[in-house]
Amino acid sequence: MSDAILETRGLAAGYGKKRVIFGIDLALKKGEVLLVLGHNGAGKTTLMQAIFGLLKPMDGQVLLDGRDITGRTPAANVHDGVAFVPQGHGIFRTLSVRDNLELGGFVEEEKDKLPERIQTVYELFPVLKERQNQIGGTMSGGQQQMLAIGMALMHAPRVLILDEPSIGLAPNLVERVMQSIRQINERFGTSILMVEQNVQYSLPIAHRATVIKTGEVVYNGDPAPLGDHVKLMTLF
Ligand SMILES: Nc1ncnc2c1ncn2[C@@H]1O[C@H](COP(=O)(O)OP(=O)(O)OP(=O)(O)O)[C@@H](O)[C@H]1O
Repeated sequence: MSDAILETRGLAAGYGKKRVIFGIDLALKKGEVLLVLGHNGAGKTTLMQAIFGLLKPMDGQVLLDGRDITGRTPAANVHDGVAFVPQGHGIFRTLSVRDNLELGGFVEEEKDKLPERIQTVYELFPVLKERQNQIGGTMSGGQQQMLAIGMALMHAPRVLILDEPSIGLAPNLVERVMQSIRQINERFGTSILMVEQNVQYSLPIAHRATVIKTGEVVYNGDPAPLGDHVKLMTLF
């Protein structure tokens, strides 16, 4: 019996007739941060989209709590406690920070929980509180990334899927965002599946790492050895 909260078995996906991921087995354990690394074009985003229901898998299965959810809609996944923060923020650029957060909580059935959730997001990201009336699209890339993560937290997910949260951020902000992700994991016990390219800052917060090369898993296990540049390059 698997102790995974989210799992893929032999998952294959791609575009048109072309497969870009082949038979991926991946298991996110309850309460862990699982890091997915790989070179540009390895298929990481494709994998996340196939898991979340944004792309129909060509083969294999996706399981949540051991139940088959393959090909289910993103809306059904959100209702079941899975959140996805896509690459490139995914905020409503013309709305204020607070309005974005309220929209993030749109799916929450118990609306009376939302003010408390907003406060929790503000505690994690004080800059969002300071700028709660600012228009999202006028904030820096790092602040927009924090807002995108904050929006996902508004429905208190059990599983958080993050696609390259560090992309385009200055190193000091990458570190700040990674610390927040670690805090979310430790404080709420959220299981986190995170795609990253920034090995330096993402490895320290990972409990486990999976490396994907041209659509296949080439490493799965302890993240520590991947801190060795030479070892990592042999896998990339
Ligand atoms: N919508 C699409 N239509 C056709 N091919 C696509 C599409 N999206 C991605 N691909 C191709 O699928 C392959 C994997 O892309 P994917 O975005 O999953 O890689 P990635 O590992 O996330 O890369 P990166 O780190 O650069 O974001 C690439 O060859 C890419 O060109």
